[in-house]
Amino acid sequence: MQTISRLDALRNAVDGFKSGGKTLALVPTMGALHEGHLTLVREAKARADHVAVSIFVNPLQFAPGEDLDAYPRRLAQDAALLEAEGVDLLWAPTVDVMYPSGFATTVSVGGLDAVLCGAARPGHFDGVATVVGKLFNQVRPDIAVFGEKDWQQLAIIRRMARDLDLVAPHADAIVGVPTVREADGLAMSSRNQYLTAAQRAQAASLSRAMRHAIAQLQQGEVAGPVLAGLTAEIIAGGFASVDYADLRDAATLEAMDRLDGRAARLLVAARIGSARLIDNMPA
Ligand SMILES: Nc1ncnc2c1ncn2[C@@H]1O[C@H](COP(=O)(O)OP(=O)(O)OP(=O)(O)O)[C@@H](O)[C@H]1O
Ligand SMILES: CC(C)(CO)[C@@H](O)C(=O)[O-]
Ligand code: BAL
Repeated sequence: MQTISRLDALRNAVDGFKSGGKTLALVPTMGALHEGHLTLVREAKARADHVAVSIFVNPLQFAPGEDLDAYPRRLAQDAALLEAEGVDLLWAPTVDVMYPSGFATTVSVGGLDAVLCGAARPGHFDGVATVVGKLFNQVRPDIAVFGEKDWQQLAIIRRMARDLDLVAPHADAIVGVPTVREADGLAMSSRNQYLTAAQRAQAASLSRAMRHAIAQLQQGEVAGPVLAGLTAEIIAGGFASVDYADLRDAATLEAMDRLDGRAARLLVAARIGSARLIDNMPA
C-alpha cells in the first residue's frame, strides 16, 4: 500500500492505478477505522480493480464548539488495518494541502442540506460537499463507496456527483453500504468511543426504540404520535436529548405523515454524554 500526503505524488499514483483501463474505487473517511469502514473497503474491492482510501479529518465540516480537536486520530493503526485489507492507496493529506492559504470556494447542495443534520449542524454539509468534491477531483475514482449510516450525507453526495458530473454518469457510481452494527444493535461509529461504559450500554436502546417505532408505522399508525413516543423512549433509554426523530422519503428526504408505499426512512440524531449519535433504518 502506498501512503501519500502530497498532491503531485497522488497524481502519479492515480495515473498508475488507472492505466490500462483499470478501475479505481475511493472510500472517503475521517479515520479511526472500525468494522463499518472495513466493510466499505471490502465492497470497494469487490467492485473495482484498485482501492484508494482517504483519511482526512475535515475542519470545514465541524462548527466552532464541535469535536474537531477531540476527534480520534490514529493514522499508523489505520494504515495497518487498510494494508491488511489489501488497499492500494492511502490518501492522507494535511489541512494545508487540502486547504491552501486563501482557499475560498464552497460547494453547497441546496434543499437536501436544510433538514435533519443540516438544520442541527449549520454549514456541516457545505463542508462535506466541498471536501468530497475535492477528493473526487484529486483521486478521480470510477466509483466511490459511502455508508448508509450517514444517509443524508449519501443523498447529498449523490446529488452533487450528478449535478457537477464528478464521477461517471451511471447509477451505481456512488455506492451505499448498509450500516454495520455492534452485536447489541448500536451502529458502529468512531464517536462511540466518547461514551463511558454506562453510556455505551444505554446507547443500545436507540436502535431498539427505532425498531419499535418502525413496527408501529408498519401497522398503519400515523407518524406524529409514533415519533413522539420514539423520542420519549430514547430519553427513557438514557439519552440527554433528541435533535430529531423523523420519518422521511428515502430519496428526497421530504417529511412523511405515515408510510404510503414510497421507500421511507426513519432517521434519528440524539445526544448522550459528549457524543451526538445518528442512526437510520428503512421503514
Ligand atoms: N457503522 C457503519 N456502517 C457502514 N458505514 C459506516 C459506518 N460508520 C461509518 N460508516 C461510513 O464510513 C465513512 C466514513 O465515515 P466516518 O469516518 O465519519 O466514520 P464514522 O464512524 O461515521 O464517524 P463519526 O463518528 O464521524 O460518525 C462514511 O461513508 C460513513 O457513512
Ligand atoms: C465523507 C467524509 C469523509 C467527508 O469528510 C465524512 O463526512 C465522513 O467520514 O462521513
Ligand atoms: N460521518 C459523519 C462525519 C461527521 O459527523 O462530521
